[in-house]
This record gives sequence, C-alpha cells and structure tokens, in this order.
Amino acid sequence: SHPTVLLSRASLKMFLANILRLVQKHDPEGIFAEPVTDEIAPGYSTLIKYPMDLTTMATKLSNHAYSSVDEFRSDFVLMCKNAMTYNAPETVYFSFAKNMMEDGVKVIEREVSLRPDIRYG
Ligand SMILES: CC(=O)c1cc(-c2ccccn2)c2ncccn12
Repeated sequence: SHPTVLLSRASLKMFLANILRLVQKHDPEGIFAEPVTDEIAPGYSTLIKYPMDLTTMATKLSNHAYSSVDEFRSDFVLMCKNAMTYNAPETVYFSFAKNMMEDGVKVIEREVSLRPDIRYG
C-alpha cells in the first residue's frame, strides 16, 4: 500500500514491540509468558473463552494483527483480566495480574504520550 501507510505500519510494529519488551519486565516470573494450559490450571480452557499471553501477542504483532495501539492494549488487558477471572482474589496470580494490568497500562500510556504521531485509534 501507500508508502506513508507502510511507514506507519512499520513504526507501529516497532513501537508495540518496544512496549511488549517493557511490560515483560513487569513479569519476571514469566507467568504471562506462555498460554495457560489446563494441566497447570484445571478447567482453564472451559472458563476462559479468549485466552491471551505475551508470546501470542508477540506472534500477532509479527503477523501484523495489530493495526492500532488500542487493539494491542485490548489484548494486554484481556490477558490480565483472564487471570483475574480464573484465579481467586487471594491468590498470587490474581495480585500479579492486577499489578501487571496497572503497570502495563501506565507503560502504554507513557509511551503513547511520548509518540503523539503513532496512530492511537
Ligand atoms: C496467568 C495464569 O493464570 C497462570 C499462569 C500460571 C503459570 C505460569 C507459568 C508457570 C506456572 N504457572 C498459572 N498456574 C496456575 C494458575 C494460573 N496460572
């Protein structure tokens, strides 16, 4: 497509790849790194209709599945909310997810504020 569209698509991809790198720092235990299996979380695939994890997000990013920061943020929030749905409030996974969501959204908003040229919507 048109060069400026190609440029903005390439820069969005770089922008989101950097955000992915930054949010991964907030998950040192890597609990959000891979898809959650029914083996480690009994009944997970029955309860959670739309699973999401950071590796899946990286794959979607390399497959040009995100055309805006909003779409990327939606998957990130979905990943955190899934963990706050499946895991009871008193579990470490629930509190990790709550903190990850708060930290991650702040990272995204800060990076967007530094790059007003990035298509936000
Ligand atoms: C994200 C999530 O809900 C999750 C990640 C894990 C997880 C992730 C990596 C290694 C071990 N466990 C998990 N285990 C039990 C119940 C829930 N989880």
